[in-house]
Amino acid sequence: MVKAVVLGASGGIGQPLSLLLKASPLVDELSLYDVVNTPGVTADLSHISSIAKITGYLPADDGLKKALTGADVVLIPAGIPRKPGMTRDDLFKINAGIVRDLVKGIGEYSPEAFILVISNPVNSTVPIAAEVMKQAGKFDPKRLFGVTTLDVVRAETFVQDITGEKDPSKTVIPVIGGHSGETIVPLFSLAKPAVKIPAEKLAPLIKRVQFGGDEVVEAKGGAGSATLSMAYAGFRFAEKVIKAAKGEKGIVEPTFIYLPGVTGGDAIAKETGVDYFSVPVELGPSGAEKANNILPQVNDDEKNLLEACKTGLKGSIEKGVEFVHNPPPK
Ligand SMILES: NC(=O)C1=CN([C@@H]2O[C@H](COP(=O)(O)OP(=O)(O)OC[C@H]3O[C@@H](n4cnc5c(N)ncnc54)[C@H](O)[C@@H]3O)[C@@H](O)[C@H]2O)C=CC1
Ligand SMILES: O=C([O-])CC(=O)C(=O)O
Repeated sequence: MVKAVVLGASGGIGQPLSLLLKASPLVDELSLYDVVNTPGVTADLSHISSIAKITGYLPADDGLKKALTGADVVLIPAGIPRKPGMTRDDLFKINAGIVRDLVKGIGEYSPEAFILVISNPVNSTVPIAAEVMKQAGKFDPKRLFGVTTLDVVRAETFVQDITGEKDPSKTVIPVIGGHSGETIVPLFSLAKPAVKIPAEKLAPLIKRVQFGGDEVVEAKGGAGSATLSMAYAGFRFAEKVIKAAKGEKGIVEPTFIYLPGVTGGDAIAKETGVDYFSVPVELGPSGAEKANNILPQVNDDEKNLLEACKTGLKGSIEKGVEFVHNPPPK
């Protein structure tokens, strides 16, 4: 039996993500939680003839507790999205508190669930989630994931213009680092199968993956950021976590984790100088079972990208940790 929960289920990501989870044969029970509109979204999805039993809650009457109780996987797309001209860090002011409070609920009502953080800025919201779980005495680093799958999906998609490969998802490209601008480091030199990218096309391709989010924010012109592609990516990652939990072997996916708590992570933390980083992670029944250190395989150009990444990540991680221990006055 798998119970999945979406916190922020009525939003631009939350609705299509809930649709994909409702339609998935991997999910037996689905609970939706949001501060608005969950009754409508739940009623709508409940007419779909799939196996998942669906319930929906608002904050009143212990809604968060009811949604989370018995959860195996909790996805968090709650929080505000960007508008043109904003950085992901501009969302911190509002989203940091939202993520903190929701994760407090997880610590209380479903401490053993896998936690998949989508809310931005991911580079800070994942450290916030970790610190909150630590304070609750329930932190299991193997069960906390920052969802960076959209960067992987974009890398697969954008490289297709060059490879001409019919099915873009067949080219595996590790994307490591964080989830914001220059902290996103796609490693095209490690693509499998190998891809040949003409020198003049490589830099624009890397930039496009790093700033793919901006492309959608600009195109939506004030109506938010990526929602449908994010729902696809969030579902794809959740599916892998669930399949691995059920015992499927050989599942490896990049995700933003707390390195010192995951086998193999210490060496990466030492090399990068940061405790949180996205690397390809071997998933298993207990979650993140092994962090694969692919840093020794990167080429010199990619090493330069990694330097910019580390600098950017450091401050965002510290900001998240600091927020939990010294919250700003209300
Ligand atoms: N990790 C990633 O790759 C990506 C992350 N995002 C991020 O995901 C977040 C959500 O984006 P959208 O769905 O487009 O935003 P949205 O505004 O459409 O939806 C957010 C939902 O969260 C709900 N919400 C707000 N406070 C809440 C609380 N305390 N408890 C429960 N629900 C609450 C809102 O009512 C709303 O329904 C943003 O922070 C965005 O930046 C977006 C795209 C990609
Ligand atoms: O760009 C944004 O604000 C949303 C996001 O994280 C993405 O699309 O990668």
